[in-house]
Amino acid sequence: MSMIAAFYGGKSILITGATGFMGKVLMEKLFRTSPDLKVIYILVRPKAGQTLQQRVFQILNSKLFEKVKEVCPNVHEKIRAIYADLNQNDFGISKEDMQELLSCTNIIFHCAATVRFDDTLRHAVQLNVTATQQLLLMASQMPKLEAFIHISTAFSNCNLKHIDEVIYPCPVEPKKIIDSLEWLDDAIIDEITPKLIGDRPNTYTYTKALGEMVVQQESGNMNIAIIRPSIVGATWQEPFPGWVDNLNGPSGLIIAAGKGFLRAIKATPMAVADLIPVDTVVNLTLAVGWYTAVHRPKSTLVYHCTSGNLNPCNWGKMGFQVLATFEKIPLERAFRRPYADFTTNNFTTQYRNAVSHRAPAIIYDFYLRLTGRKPRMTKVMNRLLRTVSMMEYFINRSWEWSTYNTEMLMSELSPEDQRVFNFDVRQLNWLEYIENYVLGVKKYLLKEDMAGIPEAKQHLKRLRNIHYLFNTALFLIAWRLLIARSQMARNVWFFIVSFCYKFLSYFRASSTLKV
Ligand SMILES: CCCCCCCCCCCCCCCCCCCCCCCCCCCCCC(=O)SCCNC(=O)CCNC(=O)[C@H](O)C(C)(C)COP(=O)(O)OP(=O)(O)OC[C@H]1O[C@@H](n2cnc3c(N)ncnc32)[C@H](O)[C@@H]1OP(=O)(O)O
Ligand SMILES: NC(=O)C1=CN([C@@H]2O[C@H](COP(=O)(O)OP(=O)(O)OC[C@H]3O[C@@H](n4cnc5c(N)ncnc54)[C@H](OP(=O)(O)O)[C@@H]3O)[C@@H](O)[C@H]2O)C=CC1
Repeated sequence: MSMIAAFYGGKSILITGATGFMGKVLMEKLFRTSPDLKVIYILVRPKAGQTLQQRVFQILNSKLFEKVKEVCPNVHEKIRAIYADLNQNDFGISKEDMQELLSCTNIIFHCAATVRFDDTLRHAVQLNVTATQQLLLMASQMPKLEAFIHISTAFSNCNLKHIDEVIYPCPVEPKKIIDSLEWLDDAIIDEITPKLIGDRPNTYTYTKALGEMVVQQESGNMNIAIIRPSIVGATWQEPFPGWVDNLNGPSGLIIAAGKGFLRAIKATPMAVADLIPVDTVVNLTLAVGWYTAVHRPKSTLVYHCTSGNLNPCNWGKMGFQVLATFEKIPLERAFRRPYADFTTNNFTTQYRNAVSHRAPAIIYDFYLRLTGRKPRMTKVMNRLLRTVSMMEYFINRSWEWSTYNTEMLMSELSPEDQRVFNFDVRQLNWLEYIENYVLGVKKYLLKEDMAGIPEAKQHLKRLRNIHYLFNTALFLIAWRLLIARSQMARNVWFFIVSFCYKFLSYFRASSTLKV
């Protein structure tokens, strides 16, 4: 019997960010392994015209939850969506709901965050720092609370090369930042943002680091732990391989590559690609929840959920495997044939962007205009290149994360728990994982039917023929223009033509003789 699964039985669990990528997988695993848990409270806001109930209904009726419905048929009754907007004071939670949360919650998993790289400092601080502070304040008033698990990121200290499982201080105190953002206007905040974030690449990594400091400062006598996952990817094994439902991290770029939009990238092929499957992160999170509540470590422990030091793989190998999978299982209606060119040089990157990305987009838009349609490809391409430029920081460096706490926890688990809550990335086969990831992107994210693969392959053949035709036409036009202007080019051209003619005549004469 799994001790971790038994621990969550009968518990009231509060999850923030439950509608997000990680939150959904966390809920799924909890319901599947501990169907006798009492209730999961989720803090949700209405979104995209959907009420809270509609959002919950959509999640529970998705493919991800198919197994849960078999194990826990009354899952609808065990999930309680509470209106909350983490941008508001007290999260906008009603008095009655707040009372229930304060008096009943046993475990908190704080997953909500803004993960955008381009967020304003004000918004990123509000969600990743102030909301964390408020949640800790709420937690400190919960008499039945056993553990508070905060999800951070392995990149919160990406300005360092070697990162230990400790909370590093930031030069400016989070409280000072929170206070000053209250009275500074947006223009001034934008001006001071680069100075504040310093050698970090964006507001996301900076505010996640501030969030960790807040956790340390406000922990009081609560049992708190911090989990730092690296780049979270599709599921490895559970509930089935390859599940993914958003474009964050590599997923968006995998699509862009498969559709033939992205054919070159400024990436260091030998740099470690520290990807970690979302189910591995969730298994570690649940094990940490159990350990923190039961063993009550004296200080706030940080757990790195990374793959680089135990089972490293590099971007070159991953990119190659992505392309190899697209050979077998292509995406539908690709713009161009998938192709990968890694460059590490700025000039080559600019050149490849112009030739491989912008020029085809402009030509396609011209074709759309000619056929009376609205041009759109240049806009799509510009957005994609902007996204890629924001990822460049992470795909051109390698980091070392120590994993002493994570390994210590693994050794504390019973063999059964090590199996049910497996977070040992040494067992992961990257090539198999990437293939399933690409397949998952096609099936669950793009919702493409596998029956369409022969047609997608046909389409790629047509694209290859168009490519050859286009290149031949381009060559002939360029050559014709050159011939018109240069005697030397004309001489070379006549030499080649007469050579070919003589060769063909000789070939025809000799084959006639044989007959
Ligand atoms: C697994 C193997 C990888 C191999 C890659 C395959 C390529 C193979 C061959 C290609 C050739 C070149 C080889 C390349 C090989 C290396 C490439 C590796 C790529 C891996 C990069 C991973 C780096 C991640 C680093 C993460 C570190 C920190 C981890 C964390 O802690 S947090 C999670 C990470 N957070 C994010 O990823 C958020 C990023 N997103 C944003 O910040 C924003 O969305 C934005 C990108 C700034 C865009 O903002 P906008 O305001 O413009 O608009 P919006 O968000 O509404 O979206 C606009 C349109 O863009 C689409 N879109 C959104 N995100 C992405 C995305 N990540 N990739 C592509 N497209 C994206 C969105 O859908 C919108 O589309 P529209 O509706 O059509 O307009
Ligand atoms: N994905 C990754 O690669 C990595 C993620 N992490 C961390 O893991 C955690 C989860 O990330 P992930 O699941 O990928 O992120 P998602 O963007 O998928 O989910 C974010 C969640 O936060 C919620 N949220 C955002 N703003 C608010 C708000 N104002 N009020 C209420 N809820 C809000 C979202 O709700 P809604 O659905 O309403 O928008 C959503 O449920 C984050 O803390 C992130 O920093 C760490 C490392 C890597």
